Amino acid sequence: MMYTVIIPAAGQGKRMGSDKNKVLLELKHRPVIFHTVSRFEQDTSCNAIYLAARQEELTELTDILQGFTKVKGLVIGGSERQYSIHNVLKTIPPCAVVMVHDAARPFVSHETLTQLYDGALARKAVIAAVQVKDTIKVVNELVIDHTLDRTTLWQVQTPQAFTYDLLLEAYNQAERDGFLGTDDASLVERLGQPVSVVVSDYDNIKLTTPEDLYFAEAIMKKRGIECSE
Ligand SMILES: Nc1ccn([C@@H]2O[C@H](COP(=O)(O)OP(=O)(O)OP(=O)(O)O)[C@@H](O)[C@H]2O)c(=O)n1
Ligand SMILES: C[C@](O)(CO)[C@H](O)COP(=O)(O)O
Repeated sequence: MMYTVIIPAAGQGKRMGSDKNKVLLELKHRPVIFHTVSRFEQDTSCNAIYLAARQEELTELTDILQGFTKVKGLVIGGSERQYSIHNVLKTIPPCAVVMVHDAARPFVSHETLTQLYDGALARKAVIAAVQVKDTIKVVNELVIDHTLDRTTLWQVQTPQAFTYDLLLEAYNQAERDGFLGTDDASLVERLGQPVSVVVSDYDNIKLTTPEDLYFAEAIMKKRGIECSE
């Protein structure tokens, strides 16, 4: 048994403030999406990679990904992350486990992928997350309302891994209810299905705002990642 991964890449990267989709920006001479897809191409438990893409970037993405043997299809995304993923989910062949992973997270570790895959087979729904490091407060109009108990707070990442049937049911139900979530687990939670956490690492950042590119360069340097020009 192996898993399929859906990689949503159809965003605009507005918070990055760049003139192009952030997943097309280069890190060490390769686009971010190239680094992200490489993580799954190299994972022996992954057998198929599907992406959500913007119509106007289809040709560029196809060119970037031509050397990857596991990339099986690019599907046109929607106006929200959730719609992009649903578009792909509706088209892929049924399989045991589906992971969803943001194109904008190029540093997921092999260890996290293995734990997520094993976890999804055993418990149906597992996601990568790290414990919150900061003190988090609820603030109304710049006045603190209260302080949350940090020991129960986790910062959620992707990949998020589920059995295929469960994820499809969760996405279809969200569509019927007009529910829009900011991650995949939130759709599964609505079904009453327990979702477990795999302890990931702080390198698995999402490139969201410009300073994240500095962190990305530092992570690549630490890992000794070099690509030829
Ligand atoms: N309509 C959308 C919106 C987002 N994504 C993808 O979902 C992932 C996580 O989303 P986010 O970081 O919010 O990306 P953007 O939507 O591109 O960023 P922003 O919100 O700043 O515009 C990204 O890989 C992005 O390409 C997508 O496939 N389709
Ligand atoms: C799914 C996610 O990566 C979890 O952190 C995230 O929610 C995706 O997009 P967002 O718009 O930055 O919340």
